[in-house]
Amino acid sequence: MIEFQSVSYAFDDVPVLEDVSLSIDDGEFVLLAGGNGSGKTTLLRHCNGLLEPDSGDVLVDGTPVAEDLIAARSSVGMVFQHPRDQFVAATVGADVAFGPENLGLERREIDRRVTAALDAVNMAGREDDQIDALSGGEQSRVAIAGALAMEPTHLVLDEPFTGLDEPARRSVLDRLASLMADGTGVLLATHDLRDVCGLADRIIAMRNGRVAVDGPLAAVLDDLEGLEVRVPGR
Ligand SMILES: Nc1ncnc2c1ncn2[C@@H]1O[C@H](COP(=O)(O)OP(=O)(O)OP(=O)(O)O)[C@@H](O)[C@H]1O
Repeated sequence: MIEFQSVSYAFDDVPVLEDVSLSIDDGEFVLLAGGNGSGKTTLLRHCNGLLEPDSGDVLVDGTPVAEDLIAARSSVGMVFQHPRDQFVAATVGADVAFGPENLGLERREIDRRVTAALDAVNMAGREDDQIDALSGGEQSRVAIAGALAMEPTHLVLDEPFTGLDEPARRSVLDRLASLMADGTGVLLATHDLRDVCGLADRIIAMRNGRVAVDGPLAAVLDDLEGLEVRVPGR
């Protein structure tokens, strides 16, 4: 479970998260919605300790993230908005292997995880491809594979559809649906709910660094009015 308990955070004294409390169960698919600058990325970066709260606590599986960063990062896989920001190697296989290698796993286990992760994103057998030579959609899928290779309990994705064309969006959506079916929780930030809301159990919407809405889509659709969130039919 990921839990935010009264979390506040400021960049240079400008409040960006204010008194955020929420919890996300294992296996839940939660959309994090909100307009530009509402605090979505900042919130996500607290889930695995890339940022630490000024006040309040973020807990993963009951332990404050700052107390056990390795456990938090094993449990919460992060996919950034621009996949290029997270690649650390030149080839697909080396990049996806990086996380498991840092866990100190044996080579055979690393290879098993890389194969399974690439398979899960429809990139099986592409280990030797140069990342720079891949399309944007393929790079997004490799970034997801990199997170999956850590076998996380939760996958956190920041606007994973940015810059993707329709087939690539579809492909990523299909992958997310099958991950969810396998029991991986997903927390996905977006300001466009139209394609993804059918997958989600719940929507949390942010406004000015605060949680403005939290509930199942059908129950909160009207409350999303005025939050710069694109919803089905609008
Ligand atoms: N490194 C930073 N330094 C200073 N201010 C920042 C920094 N990162 C974000 N901010 C500010 O924090 C606020 C929230 O930004 P954040 O990226 O969390 O919003 P967001 O909801 O993810 O927006 P978007 O949909 O545009 O990605 C914005 O006002 C932004 O300018």
